Amino acid sequence: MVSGTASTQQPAAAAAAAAAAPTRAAHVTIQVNSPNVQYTPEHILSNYVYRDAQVSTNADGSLTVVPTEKNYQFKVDRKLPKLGLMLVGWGGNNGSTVTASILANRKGLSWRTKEGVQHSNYFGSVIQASTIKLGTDAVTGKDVYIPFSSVLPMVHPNDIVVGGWDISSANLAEAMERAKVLDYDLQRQLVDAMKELKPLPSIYYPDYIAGNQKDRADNLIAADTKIEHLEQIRRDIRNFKADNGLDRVIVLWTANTERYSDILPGVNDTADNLLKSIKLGHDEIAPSTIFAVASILEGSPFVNGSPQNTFVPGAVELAEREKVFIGGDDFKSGQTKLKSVLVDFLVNAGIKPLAITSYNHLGNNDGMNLSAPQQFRSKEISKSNVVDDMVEANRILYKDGEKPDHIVVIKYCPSVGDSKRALDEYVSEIFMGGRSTISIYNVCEDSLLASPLILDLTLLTELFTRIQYKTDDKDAFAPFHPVLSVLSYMLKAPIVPNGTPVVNALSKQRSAIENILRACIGLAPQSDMTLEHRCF
Ligand SMILES: NC(=O)c1ccc[n+]([C@@H]2O[C@H](COP(=O)([O-])OP(=O)(O)OC[C@H]3O[C@@H](n4cnc5c(N)ncnc54)[C@H](O)[C@@H]3O)[C@@H](O)[C@H]2O)c1
Ligand SMILES: O=P([O-])([O-])O[C@@H]1[C@@H](O)[C@H](O)[C@@H](O)[C@H](O)[C@@H]1O
Repeated sequence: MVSGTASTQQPAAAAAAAAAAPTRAAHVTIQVNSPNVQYTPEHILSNYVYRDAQVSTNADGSLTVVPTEKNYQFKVDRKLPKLGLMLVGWGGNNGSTVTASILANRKGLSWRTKEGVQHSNYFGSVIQASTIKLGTDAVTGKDVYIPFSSVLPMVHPNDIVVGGWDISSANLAEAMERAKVLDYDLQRQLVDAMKELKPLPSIYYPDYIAGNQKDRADNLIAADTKIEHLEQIRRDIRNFKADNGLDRVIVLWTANTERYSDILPGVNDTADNLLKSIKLGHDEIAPSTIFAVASILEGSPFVNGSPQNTFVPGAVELAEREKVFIGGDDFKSGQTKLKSVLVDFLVNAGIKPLAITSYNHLGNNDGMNLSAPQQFRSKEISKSNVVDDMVEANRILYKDGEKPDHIVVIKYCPSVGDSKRALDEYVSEIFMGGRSTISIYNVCEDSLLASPLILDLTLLTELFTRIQYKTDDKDAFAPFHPVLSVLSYMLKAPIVPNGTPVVNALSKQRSAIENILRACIGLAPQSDMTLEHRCF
């Protein structure tokens, strides 16, 4: 164990026991037999033709379309790193639940509930519990599906070493109990391992989160200035990496939702101004931005699972300058995830949503923090913008600037705990002036929705640190843009490289991940044309 922030790395004896009963999704080894794909001991190399179409508008309003082709080479490093994940807000409902799930899966734990015996799994993780179509069977012609995690070499969540920070001193067993998410018979089996895990002291700027969080803040870095906070967090990251023998550390914010930061010229509008403002201790620098800057300066990717604007322009510029991945914002876990499917279906079916009313109540600490106006406002923004791309793509249904009414309500109701109750109503205009009303009632432990997303965000970010591309106009291979928009499937308000489009439609977001991974092994995008079943 590592003192201070004990990680989930196990003592030898427990490791031996765990190895006896590992639980891992079935892994399939695939080898693409193509002149466009080369396997070396170190890399997978592929040549890929990226096909698109360029559209020009003519004077008479007609459109001319020219198919385009661009040659890409992809290079994937096959060597898996020893991966560490440092969670900010480690003692929260999400942090304690995702940590417990890794320990439970690693040990192959089962537990009893009134429904019978439950077994550890990673359901809800696209990478660990979903499949992709690889092709059709050479003999039977049937579709062949493989685990998403088998397309490219990927770290297994069981192998992630978890640590992190919290303003609360509760150890992870106390945090797990406080969260009231996991069944008692499972918690009982994890207490001994979890109680050894203690969050590192963190930073607490009362102005940024709800006043009702004050009593939690008993585990703070013993320093007063923001520059000292930054340097301590940087040391924490270095120490965690060294003490656990890690090759890579990813930092992920799953702490409370903060209020938005004002974007102030000369303060946080450029990387140099942001670094200077931290040195000067400027008030308008959020804890999440301090963590983001510390991660970037340590070369550790930083992912924001909450809705606040952690990535002020100066933080984005710093990530671009340091070529370190950043991703965010706000896990897309339940009500909003469903919205990004339902609106996509309705609009693409030529049905016009007129009003979307999203109400939910929940009783966990997140809900209590969100009961404060400024913190709710951060969440309202991230939950409200999720339909914009789908609406703007259909000018038959919506005139320029026209949008459906969209109401977001969140209420705090302590007695329901982590079990969020979401009620949604979609009123749409249909054929010949008709109306359709879809009402949905959705109940689920919010943390059981978010925890697998934390794993997917971590595993995909790590994978993309091992992927480089080269085009004909480049002399050398290069990494993807530091603003890692490919993470958007897991996020309500995806950050994207400046000037590029935001895509919220869930089907498009998943296709983007799947087809980029397919391109890395020289396979064409999944088109679903299935001409082999139509033209014969
Ligand atoms: N389904 C979901 O659970 C879901 C979905 C989307 C977004 N989120 C967001 O994820 C975040 C975490 O959700 P949760 O349910 O785990 O909340 P939580 O309140 O249970 O956990 C947050 C933790 O962060 C800690 N914390 C607060 N400020 C901190 C700081 N500056 N440094 C370190 N720790 C700090 C708190 O002590 C707490 O333990 C919230 O912002 C929430 O809005 C959650
Ligand atoms: O389910 P979803 O809309 O994706 O997201 C959730 C909200 O519905 C909930 O109100 C909030 O407390 C959670 O933090 C999360 O943001």
